[in-house]
Amino acid sequence: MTMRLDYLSIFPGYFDVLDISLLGKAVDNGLVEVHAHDLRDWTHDRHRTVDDTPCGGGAGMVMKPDPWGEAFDGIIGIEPDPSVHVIFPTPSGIPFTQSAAQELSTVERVVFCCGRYEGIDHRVIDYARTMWTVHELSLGDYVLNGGEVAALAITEAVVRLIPGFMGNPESLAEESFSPGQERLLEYPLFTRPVSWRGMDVPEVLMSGHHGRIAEWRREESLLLTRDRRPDLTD
Ligand SMILES: Nc1cc(-c2ccc3ccn(Cc4ccccn4)c3c2)[nH]n1
Repeated sequence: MTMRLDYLSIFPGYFDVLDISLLGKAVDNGLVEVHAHDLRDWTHDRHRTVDDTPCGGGAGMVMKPDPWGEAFDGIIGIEPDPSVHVIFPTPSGIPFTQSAAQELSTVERVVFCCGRYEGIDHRVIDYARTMWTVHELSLGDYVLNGGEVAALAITEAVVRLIPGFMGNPESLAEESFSPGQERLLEYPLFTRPVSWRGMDVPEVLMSGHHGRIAEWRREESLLLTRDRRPDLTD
């Protein structure tokens, strides 16, 4: 199946990068279809206005609902369709996780709504919820200037899980946060040369003793996880 990805933003140029590298390959081999749209194409005033002051006062500007609604009508349609997944990156969203990426990788159509300013008029999200399957997602506890970078990160996490996308799917299965893997951080990796600037690859990894190697890797993952992500060891 081909996944169709749409991006609505006042900076559609952010998504030119999707034509490069692995994602570009996914586009070339028909796994994904990418369409970036300029929200200002759905404005009608001379200044192509997309923002206004917040009702109730407060700092900054809020994105007007009208352009979003007209863009939805033009890009997605005016009939409800729960098979369309609409993603609003937002600092107040639910944390985006590998399991969410896994679920989204089976969806046929995803529309990213990339806000700017202080955010989007909430009625846009409320309207979208009456029409499509909506996800308000946060990348983490830090604030970006808009949703575009978050949309790119979510895209990469999702597209790489589409069957047929990655050359060696077995490498996916081994990754941390993959289903079935207990949530441990990745052990340290090494490759040739065996000695580099006075530092040697741990001998066990050169022993050819697969049992000992697996044991060393597990121990390293446990130590690293306990040290850096005690929250994963619950
Ligand atoms: N994990 C995340 C997601 C975001 C994000 C997503 C979309 C928008 C649209 C606008 N802003 C800026 C902004 C600034 C101040 C308060 C609210 N929002 C966004 C930030 N930041 N960090």
